[in-house]
Amino acid sequence: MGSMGRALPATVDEIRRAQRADGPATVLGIGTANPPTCMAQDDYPDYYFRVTNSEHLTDLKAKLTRICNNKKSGIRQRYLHLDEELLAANPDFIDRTRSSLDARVEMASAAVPELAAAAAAKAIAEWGRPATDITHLLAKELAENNRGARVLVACSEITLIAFYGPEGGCVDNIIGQTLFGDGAGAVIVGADPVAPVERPLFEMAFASQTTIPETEDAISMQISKCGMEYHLSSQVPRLLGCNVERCLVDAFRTLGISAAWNDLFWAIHPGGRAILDNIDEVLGLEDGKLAASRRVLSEFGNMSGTTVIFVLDELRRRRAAAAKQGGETPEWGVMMAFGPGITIETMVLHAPSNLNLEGN
Ligand SMILES: CC(C)(COP(=O)(O)OP(=O)(O)OC[C@H]1O[C@@H](n2cnc3c(N)ncnc32)[C@H](O)[C@@H]1OP(=O)(O)O)[C@@H](O)C(=O)NCCC(=O)NCCSC(=O)/C=C/c1ccc(O)cc1
Repeated sequence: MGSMGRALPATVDEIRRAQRADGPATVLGIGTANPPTCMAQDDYPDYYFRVTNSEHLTDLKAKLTRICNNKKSGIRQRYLHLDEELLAANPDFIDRTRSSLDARVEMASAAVPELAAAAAAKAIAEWGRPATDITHLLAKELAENNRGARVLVACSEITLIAFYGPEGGCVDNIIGQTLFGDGAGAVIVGADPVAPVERPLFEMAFASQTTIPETEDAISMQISKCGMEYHLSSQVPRLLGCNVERCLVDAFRTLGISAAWNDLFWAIHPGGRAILDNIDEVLGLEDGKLAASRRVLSEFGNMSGTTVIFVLDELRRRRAAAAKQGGETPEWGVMMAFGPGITIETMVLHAPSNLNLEGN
């Protein structure tokens, strides 16, 4: 075998070091977007029963009116792509026995990427580099294991696939109509930020995912020719309340950090007011620790997987405002998201500097 004409690169270890990033995956930009139609929660029961021709279901309407009450639901307003005009053009969406999946998918296939692109454009603008510098679309492992990687993560949720009138539905599905809203969120993630263009917002120190045993049916979604029906067990707030602390203890033990929960900043997925109340209680959190989550729930509702990006955006704005006023802002924090499974995702975050948190 002949010579290759130059010295072989040192060792495999050195090659691997050169391929990988030095620092942790870091959030370098955040962007969010919503469709234009905004629905006040107090107006929703009247709207919902009117557009679905269900005014005769007076008991159910009374129950939903109680649940939608702004203070009880913790939701003031939500954004919805499916407005009255679109519903009038697609009356089959109201009836859970009519075949409407194709029409829903067609509408969503245009609307979901469009909303994701709007959020991504804002995240890219904050990041400060051209969109063509994005190297991957999914994020922590990619950013840390590929030196120079810049990952665009975009989540977009539009509820039109699961909108139904109340007739013939289960109560939990009808309650779901009052919880979920539409929105998109995007973050740019990369390691070893290049100053001064790139500014680290949150470093990701640790990420884990776990499911709560025997809760497969607690949050479920069923696709049929009529659309998608989700089911929410009334036990969800309790199940999460019983399990979040174990995830947090595991995360901080792995990192070797001992943390008092009240010394951290918090970005929790606001799945519903009762979920936040339960978590507040089990962790013994001081008033205001979940303020970013409660604010996002109030102004946007539950936007499924997207919501936590809105919470992160809200949190960094609050931290910047507090820092400007000379207030103390915790250096370490936690982001937690929940979904079908029941899945609990836990991420320990480190905020390198308060100066970077203001956003566009
Ligand atoms: C705001 C709620 C809905 C209502 O609170 P409340 O007004 O204080 O009142 P109650 O809790 O007493 O409930 C009022 C009524 O509704 C009933 N109810 C109350 N939840 C129920 C119920 N799930 N069933 C069936 N009856 C019920 C409850 O029994 C009661 O009935 P009634 O006594 O006849 O008036 C509250 O219960 C709450 O926050 N629940 C949690 C909602 C929940 O499960 N959220 C998680 C959704 S899943 C998620 O966030 C993530 C999704 C995701 C998806 C995809 C991804 O990729 C990623 C993520």
